[in-house]
Amino acid sequence: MITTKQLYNLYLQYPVISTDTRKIAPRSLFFALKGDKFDANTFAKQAIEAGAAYAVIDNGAYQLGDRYLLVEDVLTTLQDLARHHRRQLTIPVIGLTGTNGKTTTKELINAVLSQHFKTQATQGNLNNHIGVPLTILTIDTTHEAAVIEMGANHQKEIELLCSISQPSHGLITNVGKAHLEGFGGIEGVKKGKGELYDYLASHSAENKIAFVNSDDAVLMEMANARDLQTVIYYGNNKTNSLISGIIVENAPLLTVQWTNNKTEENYTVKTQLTGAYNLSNILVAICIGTYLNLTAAEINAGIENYQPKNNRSQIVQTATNTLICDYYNANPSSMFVAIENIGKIDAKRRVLILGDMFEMGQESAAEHAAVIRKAMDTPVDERIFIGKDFTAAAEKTGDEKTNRFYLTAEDAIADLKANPIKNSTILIKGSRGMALERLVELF
Ligand SMILES: CC(=O)N[C@H]1[C@@H](OP(=O)(O)OP(=O)(O)OC[C@H]2O[C@@H](n3ccc(=O)[nH]c3=O)[C@H](O)[C@@H]2O)O[C@H](CO)[C@@H](O)[C@@H]1O[C@H](C)C(=O)N[C@@H](C)C(=O)N[C@H](CCC(=O)N[C@@H](CCC[C@@H](N)C(=O)O)C(=O)O)C(=O)O
Ligand SMILES: Nc1ncnc2c1ncn2[C@@H]1O[C@H](COP(=O)(O)OP(=O)(O)OP(=O)(O)O)[C@@H](O)[C@H]1O
Ligand SMILES: C[C@@H](N)C(=O)N[C@H](C)C(=O)O
Repeated sequence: MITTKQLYNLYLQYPVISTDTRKIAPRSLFFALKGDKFDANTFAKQAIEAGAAYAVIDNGAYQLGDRYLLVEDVLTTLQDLARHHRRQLTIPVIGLTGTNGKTTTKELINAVLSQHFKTQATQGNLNNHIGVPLTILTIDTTHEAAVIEMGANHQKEIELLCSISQPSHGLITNVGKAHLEGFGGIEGVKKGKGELYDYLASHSAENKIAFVNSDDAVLMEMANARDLQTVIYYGNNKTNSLISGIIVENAPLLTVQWTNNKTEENYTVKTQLTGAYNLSNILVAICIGTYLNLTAAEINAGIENYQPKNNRSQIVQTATNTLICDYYNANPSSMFVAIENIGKIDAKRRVLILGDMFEMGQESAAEHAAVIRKAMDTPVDERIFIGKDFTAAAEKTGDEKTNRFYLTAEDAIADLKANPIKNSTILIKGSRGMALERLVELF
């Protein structure tokens, strides 16, 4: 069987990885992964015929010559190769995880660092045991910095991803209520996300840097509980933080005023982001840029140019309404801050359209009821809830009398077609599986 070092020598000659015969890059290394439907060992011959230089397989029955490299396990080999490649790199590698805002924060850091460094960053949401190694293997000798997003829905995943990405700098965006099923409750999320701080603490001899939000009591407690060598703070607190900042306008795009507390200089940046919760995402990107010696002009240019994508708090202006399209995902933590945000937005008429939250496990009923209560306490003109979990929760609390509940999106669409909403700012948020994008054409 081929060793990681031997495979690495081939990777240096053929530094592109393919995993799908429908998209084979010429002269790439094809890794035959297994999915729900296929075992890609069966596609190895096809990969070679389509132009791959070598195929990495773990079933000897498909080894048809010396361009078929047999390993024990293809996925582990991909991870080992990425881990080995990372060890050769001496550039700053910013690793981040957290419950909410990972992709937005990763994009903001990338936007800032790209003003000064040739930066490589995770594409989209490719943040798991396959996506992280694939990202690491796209870093080449021309790159000067990398930003690696790490996602998890159970314990020990971040530990594994850190062992591959070996971040020199790390941050946790926040710890909240998401993927409760796999993590086993909020304490489980804390432990699971804390694996990033554990990694930084256990490699302190290499002077790993942690960036911590000093406004976030949970993160502060988690950071203080570990032996982190270098901690750089950001947040409202001017005394301890390298960067502090406040929102000066939320209408609905954010304008932020920030201070470099080392030089005591103030700056203002107009962003294309909405949602007060994005302040900490913006501040950490500014903080990392400042720590890595970018100028304030470079930092502001990076932040100003970043436009959110893929229905992560995107503003869409229609003929009669302003939509906050936030239906990429949802969980109790991000629901609460999104509801709070629309409650504070300067608008004539405000509407909430909320879809069920997935992967909540046994806390699902209580969490859906809590979101209904939060919505009730927020000054909006109309509240619409969609999904069986919200409907079931409302039946218990009796709220279905004062608000509109629909079991399915189809039911909601039919009613909204008959009774269109006009002249409103509308927050649309729900879990990915609710696919609330189906509603947009109604407004
Ligand atoms: C293995 C693989 O690539 N899977 C992708 C595949 O899934 P499927 O099960 O359908 O695979 P198949 O059985 O069809 O195929 C197996 C392999 O065969 C190849 N092949 C197939 C046909 C053919 O003709 N030729 C072939 O070569 C094929 O390419 C496969 O390699 O297809 C799905 C649909 O496109 C993909 O979604 C699936 O990708 C998997 C899920 C994956 O992990 N991809 C990573 C690159 C990745 O990073 N994906 C992210 C997911 C991030 C995420 O959800 N993050 C969570 C937290 C992390 C949770 C973690 N525990 C987890 O479970 O992921 C978060 O909240 O942020 C993404 O896609 O966004
Ligand atoms: N700092 C934050 N605090 C709370 N909620 C946030 C924060 N940042 C973003 N969100 C919410 O999370 C949604 C998804 O943002 P983003 O994709 O950046 O998060 P993510 O952590 O990458 O999500 P996922 O784990 O599903 O990939 C946003 O549209 C917004 O509703
Ligand atoms: C989209 C995926 N990363 C995620 O966040 N899933 C939760 C359950 C959601 O869709 O809200």
